[in-house]
Amino acid sequence: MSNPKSYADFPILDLSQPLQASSLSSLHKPSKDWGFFHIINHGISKDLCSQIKSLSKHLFSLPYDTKLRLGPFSSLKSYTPHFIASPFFESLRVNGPNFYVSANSSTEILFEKKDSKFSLIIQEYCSKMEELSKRILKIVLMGLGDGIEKKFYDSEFNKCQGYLRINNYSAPEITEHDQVEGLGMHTDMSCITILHQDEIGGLQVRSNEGEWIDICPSEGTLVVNIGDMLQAWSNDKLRSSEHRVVLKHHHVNRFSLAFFWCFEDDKVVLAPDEVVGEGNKRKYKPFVCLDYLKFRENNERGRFDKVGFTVTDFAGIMAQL
Ligand SMILES: O=C(O)CCC(=O)C(=O)O
Ligand SMILES: [Fe+2]
Repeated sequence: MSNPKSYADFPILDLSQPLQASSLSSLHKPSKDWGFFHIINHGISKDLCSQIKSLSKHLFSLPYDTKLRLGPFSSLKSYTPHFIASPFFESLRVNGPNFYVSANSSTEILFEKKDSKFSLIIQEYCSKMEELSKRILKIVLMGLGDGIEKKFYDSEFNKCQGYLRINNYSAPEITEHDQVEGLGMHTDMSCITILHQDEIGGLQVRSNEGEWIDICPSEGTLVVNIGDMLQAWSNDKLRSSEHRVVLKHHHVNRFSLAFFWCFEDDKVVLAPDEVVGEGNKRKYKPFVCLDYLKFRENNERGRFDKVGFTVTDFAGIMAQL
């Protein structure tokens, strides 16, 4: 795993196969070095994704003023308009645990009438995502060895909660061989994220050396990445990698679904002693999840002068010395 150049070099976890020690160990190193891997045979049909895509397209094609009824200054705050993350990016957020209710409150405001088709399909996708997140999180924890999953999954991760971000990237006006940033470099704040990207591609992960590596789309494959909360909880045994989206195709829209599986807001994140390991230094001060989410939100809007944006800047012990 020293120098992957494309999707093919990232490991693929086949969820239809029984778990074997070898698959756990082949997953652990990339989770530590890259924080990214792929899953196949995950039970999410192509048809389900295409239905969400076409219903979402309809929603994103509404007039700007209509979408802004859900915007950052509305009570719902579920819509992120263009020019917040990038000129090309807009998104709709659906919150768990009742995804149907959350999606419905957005669509009712947008369409001024009940249309449960969108909400039902979102509910179906997100319930499957919740189950997948739990399963994958357990596998990632098993990869840490020492019975960590058995010791800590139930007590530490049983109140995790999810939300879905439906991302729409508008077609850039660029010339051939040119590219623009659709979504700037960031880390996810989740424990894990499960991502469906459409066939356009453009997702990239940053290597330790600062090189951008393409994560190419492949039909039937979902991308899983480790987020900041799990990086801190695992005392850096798992890595939350910086990633971004670049748009390389003239006149082509891009679409993705990112499902974030996170600790509950009032959770105090503290790596257990067994996870830190004897003789190892603790890398993070304990912190409350919601405080980190607020720190990120404020930074992303550029309100603070701080240069750091990650959990290491927020709670890292070395960073504070
Ligand atoms: O659109 C993508 O492929 C990635 C989206 C992403 O990184 C995010 O929503 O955090
Ligand atoms: Fe992300």
